[in-house]
Amino acid sequence: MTKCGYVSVVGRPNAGKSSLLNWLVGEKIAMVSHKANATRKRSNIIVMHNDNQIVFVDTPGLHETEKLLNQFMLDEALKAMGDCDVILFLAPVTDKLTHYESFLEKNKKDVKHILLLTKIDNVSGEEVLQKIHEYEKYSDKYEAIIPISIKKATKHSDILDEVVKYLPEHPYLFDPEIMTTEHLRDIFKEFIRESIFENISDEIPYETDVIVNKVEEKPNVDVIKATIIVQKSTQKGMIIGKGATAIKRIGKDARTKIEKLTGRKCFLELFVSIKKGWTKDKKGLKELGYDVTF
Ligand SMILES: Nc1nc2c(ncn2[C@@H]2O[C@H](COP(=O)(O)OP(=O)(O)OP(=O)(O)O)[C@@H](O)[C@H]2O)c(=O)[nH]1
Repeated sequence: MTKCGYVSVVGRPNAGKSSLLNWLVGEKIAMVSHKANATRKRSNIIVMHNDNQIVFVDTPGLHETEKLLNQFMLDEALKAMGDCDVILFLAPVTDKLTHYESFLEKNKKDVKHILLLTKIDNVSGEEVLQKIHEYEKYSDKYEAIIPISIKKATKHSDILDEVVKYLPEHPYLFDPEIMTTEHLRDIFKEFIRESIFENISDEIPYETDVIVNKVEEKPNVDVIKATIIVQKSTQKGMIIGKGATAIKRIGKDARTKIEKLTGRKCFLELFVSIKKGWTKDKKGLKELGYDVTF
């Protein structure tokens, strides 16, 4: 009998959640950024492993917050934690245990979890052992602790074999050929957002969103039109840049990512529009597809 179930991937902003999922699925689907808090919504990434189907749910980082958009992100992560068969909690190996302790408090339903110590390529083997030792005081809480690095040495099966143990016997929930339940349009949106994070500094990317207005598949090219939403006119100026250099760079980077995923040529046209204070009010958030329920 095959096993199939949901696995929530949680951890503080920048813990390496999206990178792990892209690496496991072998394709770049989730958004990765060196800046924290880039992932805003839950998304499903499907990995087949020895005839079993694992549905990973990428979540926004767990963090404390005041801003409404950030509260929405936290709410998304908590919902995913409550709704799954097992949780993968990612803790960068250099982190103190405080993030893990606050996760234990948030895991109200006591869903089983596996602790992944991430980015171990940044430290020595001795430091990894030392950290494992520190976590041992919580060994009755986690099912397993696995040190990983997506940059070297770790094998997919090191993680997937362990995850499958905690899934129920269940027929596949999704077509085994698909890698994600996300629509291509949403993936394009995330690629454009990621390119904004890569090219524009400071707080601006956090106050920016993207609407994909149109995707037209022509015989030799995909024509995509998208609008970058900002909160104020100074931000619009920054996104466009002197002589439109910034927006050209954003467009070029996003196009490269899209073409790599689809294997087709892409013509990407970007516009910029101002929506005052959209991260701060429910109406603004809802209009952009963040379904605030609190
Ligand atoms: N050295 C090293 N860096 C890593 C590893 N995994 C991820 N990173 C880096 O860590 C940074 C954050 O990665 P993300 O995957 O965006 O982290 P996230 O947890 O999804 O972040 P949020 O979207 O903020 O919640 C990126 O710069 C990655 O390249 C790893 O195994 N080793």
